[in-house]
Amino acid sequence: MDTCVIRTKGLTKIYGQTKALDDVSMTIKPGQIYGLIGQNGAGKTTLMRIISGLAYSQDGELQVFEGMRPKANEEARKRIGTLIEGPALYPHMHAYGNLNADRIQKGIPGTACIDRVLRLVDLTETKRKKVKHFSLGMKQRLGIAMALLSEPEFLILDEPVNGLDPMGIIEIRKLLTKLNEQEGVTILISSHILSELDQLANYYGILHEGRLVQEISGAMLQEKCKKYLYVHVNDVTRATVILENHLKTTNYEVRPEGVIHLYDYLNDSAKVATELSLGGIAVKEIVPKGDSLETYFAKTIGGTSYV
Ligand SMILES: Nc1ncnc2c1ncn2[C@@H]1O[C@H](COP(=O)(O)OP(=O)(O)OP(=O)(O)O)[C@@H](O)[C@H]1O
Repeated sequence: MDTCVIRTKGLTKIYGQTKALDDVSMTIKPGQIYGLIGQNGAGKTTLMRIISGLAYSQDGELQVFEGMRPKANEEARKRIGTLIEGPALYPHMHAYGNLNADRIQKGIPGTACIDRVLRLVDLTETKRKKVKHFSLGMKQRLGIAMALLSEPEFLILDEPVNGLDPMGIIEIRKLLTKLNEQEGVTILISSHILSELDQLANYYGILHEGRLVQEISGAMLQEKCKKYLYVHVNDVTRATVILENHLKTTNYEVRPEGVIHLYDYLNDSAKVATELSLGGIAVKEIVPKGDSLETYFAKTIGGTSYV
């Protein structure tokens, strides 16, 4: 079993005057769905192209599975499927024909793989429909099917939900979750909108101007973006008794200096304030707090922070 799928150390890529990647050190572990988040031009595609062997860095190291030397990485890349910068599709051909053309180009023997991937991405019913009549979401699923032809253990997807409507995003989310949970595929997926990868990725890397400014687990991110009522009182001990006995909640945390974070009653702070006041507690402040994913992202790229 490989201990890591991808490990980079100090990856740097310069195009003319532009540092597309600046000293990027990241690790992707088996089983992860790693969400790579960054604004346009942050370096996401460049990083994915380097990992896939479509571009080379000027500096730094890249380890693909257990490979370390460039030759070993080349061999290891046979275990990777990629969808970078949208699928190249023949619009006048069916899904089946497109997959067959891609299979031949990749040198994959036999056509059994085509039905397998059509089933996986749920396009079996439409395999005889011309691609020019496909929705954007169907085209993206076909692109993912192409990346799956070689039965990869690791899938690299560059902005696969870009431009999709909410239903299309949900379909891709379901598909990728299924591939990850049932087929054991590790996934690297990029987006410029953090919330698009919410409920999908279990690990995140935030790229900004070529630098990996933060790596954070999904659980930690959820924790940081958890909404709560910020309750500042004169007597925390008595206030918690009221929360438990009158408001029937233990879903709170006591913080220093008279502050309680209450995770219930988010839309009913008046009720909390009233009950506390009736119990003789002086409520100095009671206000909903907690970042949205997008606010968190904006704060993170505004100032560098490592978790
Ligand atoms: N082939 C290239 N030649 C010159 N500059 C490039 C090239 N590829 C990327 N760049 C520059 O490198 C930087 C990073 O680009 P990259 O495409 O990796 O970002 P990205 O995060 O994928 O952005 P987007 O979301 O817009 O695709 C940008 O400033 C881009 O203009």
